[in-house]
Amino acid sequence: MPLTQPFILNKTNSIANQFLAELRDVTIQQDKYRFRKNQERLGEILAYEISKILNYKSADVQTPLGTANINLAAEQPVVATILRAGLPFHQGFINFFDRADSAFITACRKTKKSGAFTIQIDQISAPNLDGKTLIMCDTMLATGQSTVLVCKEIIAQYQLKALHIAAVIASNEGIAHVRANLPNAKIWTCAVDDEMTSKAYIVPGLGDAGDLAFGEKV
Ligand SMILES: O=P(O)(O)OC[C@H]1O[C@H](OP(=O)(O)OP(=O)(O)O)[C@H](O)[C@@H]1O
Ligand SMILES: O=c1cc[nH]c(=O)[nH]1
Repeated sequence: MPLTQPFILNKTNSIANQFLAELRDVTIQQDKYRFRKNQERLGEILAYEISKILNYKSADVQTPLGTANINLAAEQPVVATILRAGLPFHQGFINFFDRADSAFITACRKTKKSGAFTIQIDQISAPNLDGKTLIMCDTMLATGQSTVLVCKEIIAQYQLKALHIAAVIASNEGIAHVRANLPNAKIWTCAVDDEMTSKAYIVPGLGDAGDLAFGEKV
């Protein structure tokens, strides 16, 4: 598969801009339900966009009055996410890919005194991914280290058919890291931000996605 440009949702104006604005808004994001719901909505929208490039096959559907011919997806992707921040975004994907299996990965940043961090993968709970199209969705693609490490681990275990990486907000650095390390992956995001803090948080970003969705981690 050739290296393609990322799909960036907010390059085109749509109602999705409203969901993204609310996610970023420091006041509105205090409403945890709305914060999760807006991620879910954006997951649904990106799922719809990704669905356009899957393979389809013709099928007949019997209505009460006749037969309708319609193209239906010839395969179901597997939708994966990294716990815990990615859960609401993942929910949006499986709302639309409602026949798809899911995979869940437990991974976290292990920060040293110097501020440098490594990613620790604790568990990958996945169905057999051989021959599957995998959508790895996670709210933030910051350094890209979590996504790349997790995907490399999965690729070492399974022969994927295709790999899609989806994020609500991606940094330029994260996109570059994915493109350098997973050249066959297609990237889908709602927005791209230029900067990061010294602790590798995206600026302007939205803050700590996991804490805002589920409460502060101790
Ligand atoms: O691109 P990276 O630099 O690897 O960072 C991205 C990771 O950060 C977020 O999780 P977070 O650290 O907020 O953890 P949480 O899910 O435990 O809250 C996000 O969901 C990614 O997994
Ligand atoms: O900006 C960021 C980066 C990593 N994790 C977050 O929750 N936010």
